[in-house]
Amino acid sequence: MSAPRDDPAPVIEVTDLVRDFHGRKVLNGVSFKVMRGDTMIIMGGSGCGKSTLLRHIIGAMKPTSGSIKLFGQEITGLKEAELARIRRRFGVLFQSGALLQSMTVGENVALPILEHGKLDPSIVDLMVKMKLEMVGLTGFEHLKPAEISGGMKKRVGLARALALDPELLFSDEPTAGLDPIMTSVVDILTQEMTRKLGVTAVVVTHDMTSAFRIGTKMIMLGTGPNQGKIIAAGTPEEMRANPHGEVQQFIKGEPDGPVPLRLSKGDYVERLLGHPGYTRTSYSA
Ligand SMILES: Nc1ncnc2c1ncn2[C@@H]1O[C@H](COP(=O)(O)OP(=O)(O)OP(=O)(O)O)[C@@H](O)[C@H]1O
Repeated sequence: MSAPRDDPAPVIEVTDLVRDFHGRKVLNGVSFKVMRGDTMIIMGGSGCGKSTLLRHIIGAMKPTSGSIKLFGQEITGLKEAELARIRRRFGVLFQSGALLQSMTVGENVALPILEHGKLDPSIVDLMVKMKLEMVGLTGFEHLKPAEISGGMKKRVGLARALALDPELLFSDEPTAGLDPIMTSVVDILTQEMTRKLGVTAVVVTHDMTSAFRIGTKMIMLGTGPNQGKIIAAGTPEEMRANPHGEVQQFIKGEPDGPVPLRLSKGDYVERLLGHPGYTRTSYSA
């Protein structure tokens, strides 16, 4: 049985998470909690480690060290079958919507329902119709992904992520590539999940309009010398008031600031040749 809504235990608890790729710490001591009903925004510049963090939390990657608890259970050492049990409690919306092109919209949404167990086809059909209705796509079940727009694909991805009524929703750049109106539609759908159904959401986004519209809590990962560290955390109001230069530059979308527009020649040469993971590659035709 799931915990009551006012349960003060965090839904997600990440402690001292470190992930090293070839001697480079992409995540370096990340700690934060997400409480039930919150929409946690993960933001930060390109390559700062947002998607890597998300992949660790959903159990798709193993950390170098540190702890990740979902619903109070440590997931870092779990076997695939045990992870699968926890995965049933959350939905994931990937960047591209990640729909299977050979299947219809309806078949894509039905996929997690069919994987979950044996149900009467009429129940599956009803569940698919309900999820498509939730995202405003009633009647589109017979079309293929290639026949619908980018915004519609995202909404189908959302319907699929919500197919099993998850307690927790992870979205990686759910509004990337969408126009402002379609962005609002996806944002409103996410808000409906959290506010009306009490779903907890974790959203990776670059889109500050969207982040401040739906976020109840935020964390920002740093770049350069702050790579892999949380440089700011708090409510949207606290983030707006945060004096950290990188935070302000990011929120305001300024082209230059603590994160330089162009590297100096020295930095450039060092990045090109002096990176600890640098190895010469020989290319041939
Ligand atoms: N499997 C991997 N092996 C080696 N390096 C990786 C791997 N996955 C990610 N990285 C590196 O980790 C860093 C962070 O990547 P990540 O995709 O998490 O960034 P991001 O913040 O999501 O970027 P963006 O906003 O551009 O999508 C990058 O430098 C990337 O090259």
